[in-house]
Amino acid sequence: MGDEDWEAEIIKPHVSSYVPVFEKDRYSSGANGDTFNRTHSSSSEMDDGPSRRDHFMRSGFASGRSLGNRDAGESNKRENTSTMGGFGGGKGFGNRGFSSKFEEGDSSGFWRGYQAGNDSEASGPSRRGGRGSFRGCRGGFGLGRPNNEFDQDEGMQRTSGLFGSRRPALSGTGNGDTSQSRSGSGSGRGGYKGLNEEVITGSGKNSWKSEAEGGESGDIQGPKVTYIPPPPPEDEDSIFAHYQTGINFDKYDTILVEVSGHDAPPAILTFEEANLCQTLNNNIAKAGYTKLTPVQKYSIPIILAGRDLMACAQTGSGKTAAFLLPILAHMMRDGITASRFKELQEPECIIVAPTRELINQIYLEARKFSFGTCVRAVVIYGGTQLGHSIRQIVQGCNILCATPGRLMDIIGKEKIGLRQIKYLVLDEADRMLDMGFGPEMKKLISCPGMPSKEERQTLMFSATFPEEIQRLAGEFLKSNYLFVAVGQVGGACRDVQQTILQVGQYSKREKLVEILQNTGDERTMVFVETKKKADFIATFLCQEKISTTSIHGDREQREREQALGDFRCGKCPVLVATSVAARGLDIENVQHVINFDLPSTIDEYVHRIGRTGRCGNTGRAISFFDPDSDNHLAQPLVKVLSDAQQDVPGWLEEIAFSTYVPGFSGGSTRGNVFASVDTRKGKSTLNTTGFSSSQASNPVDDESWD
Ligand SMILES: Nc1ncnc2c1ncn2[C@@H]1O[C@H](COP(=O)(O)OP(=O)(O)OP(=O)(O)O)[C@@H](O)[C@H]1O
Repeated sequence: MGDEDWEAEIIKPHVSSYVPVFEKDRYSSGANGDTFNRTHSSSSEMDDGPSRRDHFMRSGFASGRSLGNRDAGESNKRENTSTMGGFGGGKGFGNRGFSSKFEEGDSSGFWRGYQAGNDSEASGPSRRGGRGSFRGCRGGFGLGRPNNEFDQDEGMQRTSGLFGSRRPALSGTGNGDTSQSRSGSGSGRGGYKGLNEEVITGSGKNSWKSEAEGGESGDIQGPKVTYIPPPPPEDEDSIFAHYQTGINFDKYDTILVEVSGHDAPPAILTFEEANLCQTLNNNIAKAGYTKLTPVQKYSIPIILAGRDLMACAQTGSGKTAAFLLPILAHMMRDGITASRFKELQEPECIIVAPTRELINQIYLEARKFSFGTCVRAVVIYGGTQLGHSIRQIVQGCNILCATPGRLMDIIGKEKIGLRQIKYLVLDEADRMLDMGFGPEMKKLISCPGMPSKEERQTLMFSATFPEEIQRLAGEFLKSNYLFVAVGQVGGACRDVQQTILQVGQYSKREKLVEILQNTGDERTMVFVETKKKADFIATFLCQEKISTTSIHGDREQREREQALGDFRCGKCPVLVATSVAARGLDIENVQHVINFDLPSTIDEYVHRIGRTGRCGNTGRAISFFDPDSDNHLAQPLVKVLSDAQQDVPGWLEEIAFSTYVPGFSGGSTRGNVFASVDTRKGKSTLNTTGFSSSQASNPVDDESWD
């Protein structure tokens, strides 16, 4: 059965927090064959309370179809006899999805899964007072935005009426926030915008419209976005909740580090050497940090010295603290004053990241490390009520964490002034500078009031930095910026055991189920290439009695946060995701990543598998390689695998050899090989501590970058 036939096969399963309902006869192909209408799901389908078993009994799962008319016990029997198909064995097979823990209706939260009952339902209505008070200030900050899945904020929703309702009008989940596209098939909150949702870089499809163009003022078609995210828990335990570093944390010290650029300050070896203020040191200790990671050892002194920085370090190795701590230290040292209520806030620091969930995570880290100081961090991101973002800002803002679209809207509405900006941080910088977000970032740095690059400190972090992006970055950075490379630039984390299986598209689902049945309740992220497929696979897995949820750009923000919360707390141990979840997300205990579909680029692969094996913990990644579509990745995959000291399958080497492109070194968006060094070609010298440091004696290309 082909992927195309899935929708015929899927019949109203039940997912714990999310129930995509597909009825073949309700689908209508649009011009692209991708527009479809979904039917309403009943309120019970959104009810997390009853047991999974009950849900399946009630949901018509066993309604005479052959997919799996068996109860959990039978399912478990089958799980115990399934073959493992190349998946590292040796573990007990789990009885997925039917343990009593799912019967408790455990409250999940967006906030790392530790708050009970602190969900948007509780907080939504009371926090909506005053909504709309900021509407009408149309900034006229018209921004075209490419059609990509990341942070495709309200714009998609606004323009989506043409496409019909893309989402079932779920009956309210009790939060009373029914005005957010819950109005059923005629609401026009649609915007299922494409069958193929590859993260489009440079597509040039400017279907996005800024809120400033009319978004919140409500005078264009499409419903208003009214979602107000629940506030994060305020208690200290929650703020400092963290997971343990893994057995390989100390091995970070053996990774080679290269610093290029002139006059780099020496690395520090301990937090004490950073000479941070007592409050910061207390917060670091409460966060459970006792030892610096390599990227922190090098980046903290560089940032403290006031230098611009481009830092590349493996996924999960602590890049967030590497920029937050020195920025906060500077702020404290400069004697920052508590910001107060003002209609126009002038933050000292702006941090941008490509996805809503990631920026929220960064905000939580900023809040954690600034705990007990007068520094106020604020987060704003798309998919939430603009008035809410504005209310957060006007209360005071020193560090603004934002997704690009929402940031530009807020600037356009003159709620944020840029004159005081001292630090501009681009997390996932290569993504922020590529053709998807690059134009907006350029607009940001040329906004009125934004200090020039000579007057601000610009910091860029990522696990991948393709050469062409490094070159683009020169426009944002002072010419004497430093480049820190921890290990191989763009290399995969070695704590992730990578397995590549040759699986044709018609066998993928069977293989997936086989693997998931063997992983039991272990947290697994399954990446697929399109939003539509994410829905299909999530639904399919639920039919297979695997408790699954999904996250992708066509889901409402509330649903995305709920899905992430359910995954974080273990309620749904499987999260089917598109690229929107590939970067940055730091979720405790993700043991597996499965690339059901390989991504189109090797960098994306590196980020995806980096959702596991974080902070010295080990993880596994299994990728389905379909020779009909993935051959372009064979060569870079072989390199990534061998650089990370993983086994390279012979068949993959053969494909790589047969598709060998002489001089293949990147530059293309498909299968590009990562940069091996700072593109300025700094000369490196190993030092005796296992790190290497280098001073670029002649940063040849600096001038041409400006
Ligand atoms: N020095 C440290 N000691 C203990 N834990 C740390 C330390 N530094 C960071 N961590 C923890 O490691 C985890 C990963 O950190 P972080 O999310 O910053 O990684 P990252 O390098 O930004 O990853 P990605 O490339 O995926 O964005 C987080 O849970 C963080 O709190």
